[in-house]
Amino acid sequence: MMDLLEKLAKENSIELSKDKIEKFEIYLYMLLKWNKAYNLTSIRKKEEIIVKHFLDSLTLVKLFEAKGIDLSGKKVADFGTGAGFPGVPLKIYYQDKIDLYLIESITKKCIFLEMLSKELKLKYTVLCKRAEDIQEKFDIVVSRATGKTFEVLKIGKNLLKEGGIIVIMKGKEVEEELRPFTTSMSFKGLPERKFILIQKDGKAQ
Ligand SMILES: C[S@@+](CC[C@H](N)C(=O)[O-])C[C@H]1O[C@@H](n2cnc3c(N)ncnc32)[C@H](O)[C@@H]1O
Repeated sequence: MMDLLEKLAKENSIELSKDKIEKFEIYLYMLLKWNKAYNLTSIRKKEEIIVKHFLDSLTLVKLFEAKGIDLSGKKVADFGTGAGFPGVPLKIYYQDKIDLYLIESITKKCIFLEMLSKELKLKYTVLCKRAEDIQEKFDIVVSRATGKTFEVLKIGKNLLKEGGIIVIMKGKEVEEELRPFTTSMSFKGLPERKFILIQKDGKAQ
């Protein structure tokens, strides 16, 4: 089964050593073992976990490369990590290079993340509280499937150090989310211009 991850990673030019593949195998086993009891993820099939959780989380590695973002020694937080996505795959990939914090408010998920850390022999900090209640600041905040972009942005920005970066992983739905805030206008001699209008309280204008 881990051949699939190795193959897909390679096709996307993401190098995964034998040790990293072994850690992903342990992660898969842990998810399958504890999913029912801890209600971790609605994705239950092995293949889907590999593609939609592992590979999708690793896409951040390519983003950081493309944007020239060096994670060495950085404090990285995953806000609303759930069963550890995308934070734990990043830790498996970067290992000691990053100082990872997993932010999750549901206790059961936090217990799973602590157990997982021991099984993977990887050190990260689980902050089992709401992100809004965290005072600590980070260089990089990542988040996937945690809520509406503006909400995540509002909460996530407060977690950043001066000069920090927040990365929100989104699919096509981002256009849908922006639609109520968008006004399109046509101008002679220009392509269609879209304006995004947002009131201070986050409402559309
Ligand atoms: C839909 S799950 C996504 C989990 C994971 N990021 C993923 O992509 O599989 C969203 C998770 O974010 C957590 N969450 C949402 N808002 C949060 C907040 N303000 N602070 C901490 N955790 C939050 C929820 O408890 C839930 O586990």
